[in-house]
Amino acid sequence: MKREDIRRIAVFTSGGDAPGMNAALRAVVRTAAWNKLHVYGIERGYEGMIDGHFKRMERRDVANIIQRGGTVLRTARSMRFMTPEGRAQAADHLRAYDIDACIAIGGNGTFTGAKIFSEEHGIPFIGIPGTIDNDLYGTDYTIGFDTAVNTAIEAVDKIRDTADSHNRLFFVEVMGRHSGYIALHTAIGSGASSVLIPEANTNLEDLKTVLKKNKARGKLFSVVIVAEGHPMGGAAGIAAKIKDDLASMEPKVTVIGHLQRGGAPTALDRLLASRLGYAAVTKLLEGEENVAVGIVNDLVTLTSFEEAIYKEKKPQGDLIEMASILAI
Ligand SMILES: Nc1ncnc2c1ncn2[C@@H]1O[C@H](COP(=O)(O)OP(=O)(O)OP(=O)(O)O)[C@@H](O)[C@H]1O
Ligand SMILES: O=P(O)(O)OC[C@H]1O[C@](O)(CO)[C@@H](O)[C@@H]1O
Ligand SMILES: [Mg+2]
Repeated sequence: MKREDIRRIAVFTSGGDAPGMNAALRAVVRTAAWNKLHVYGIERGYEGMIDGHFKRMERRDVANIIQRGGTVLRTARSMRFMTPEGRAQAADHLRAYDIDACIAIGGNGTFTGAKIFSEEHGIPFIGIPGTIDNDLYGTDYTIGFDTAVNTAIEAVDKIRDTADSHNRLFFVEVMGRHSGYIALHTAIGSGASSVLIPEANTNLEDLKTVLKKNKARGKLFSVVIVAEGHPMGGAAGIAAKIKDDLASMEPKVTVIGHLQRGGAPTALDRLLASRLGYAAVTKLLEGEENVAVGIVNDLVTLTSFEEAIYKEKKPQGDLIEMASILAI
């Protein structure tokens, strides 16, 4: 049965922006409008909630944004929301606007804030996983991950040209705060020689041996993908540790950086964002609260914030093995 007590909802984007956040916002606003809900967009995530930056959003306000990267609501990392005083100020604004429930589009930090806030202030939340990192349990992929991987692969394709021309070794660092997902998928999709991620043990002696063997076998250049969260210090840290032994390969370091966060969302991200935005409103009206929506095996799923944030989501072990076999 449809919940009749929810009439006004607020929606915001938070944490790092991710391509597809706009598509998710569009889906939330339009699904809500279709269900005759009033929607308020909050600018700059929890910062805007604390400062009362709310604006009414109607169906035409989300026209022509499905294809745009970034987030039209803008985003922030809010230190003030980490304090009970900041959260109390945010709650006052939500009450002043008569908000019955919130939809948060963001990553694990955003969901942590939502969980703590709803426990303290009793305002229900639904989370939509929007982060390039793909580090949330309860969904096969998060919004923005596919676009980020496509961008990283395009960059590595270009690095390959120059690496090939000069017979060089490149260490390419990709994003993923504590997660190796972007690195692993980029490595497989770009045909890299090796991939180093925090979820798998790294033995630098083994890496050196592989790279030397590859060279002896006629592989004239190599690209190693490194996750930024690698405990040995990212691409620069790893290159520094082994460069003397591999000096003849003229090792170079490239950090792709924030390029991976921008750009038009891929078709997969637009579809994922549309499905999750629609599901968030629909599930809220069915009585769900304090859960994240996700898609697992092509079906919409619900996961408690607790599990979405803390349950470990690790890249499949066989993908790590496969990446190294395909690189011989
Ligand atoms: N423990 C916490 N208590 C209250 N608020 C929190 C907490 N952790 C995170 N937040 C809020 O959520 C915001 C977003 O979190 P964070 O910066 O970790 O990004 P995220 O949502 O994980 O996205 P991404 O990893 O893609 O950048 C933080 O800036 C903060 O305002
Ligand atoms: O935008 P900032 O604050 O530089 O944060 C970068 C971090 O955000 C992420 O891009 C996720 O949004 C991580 O992969 C990265 O570690
Ligand atoms: Mg995060």
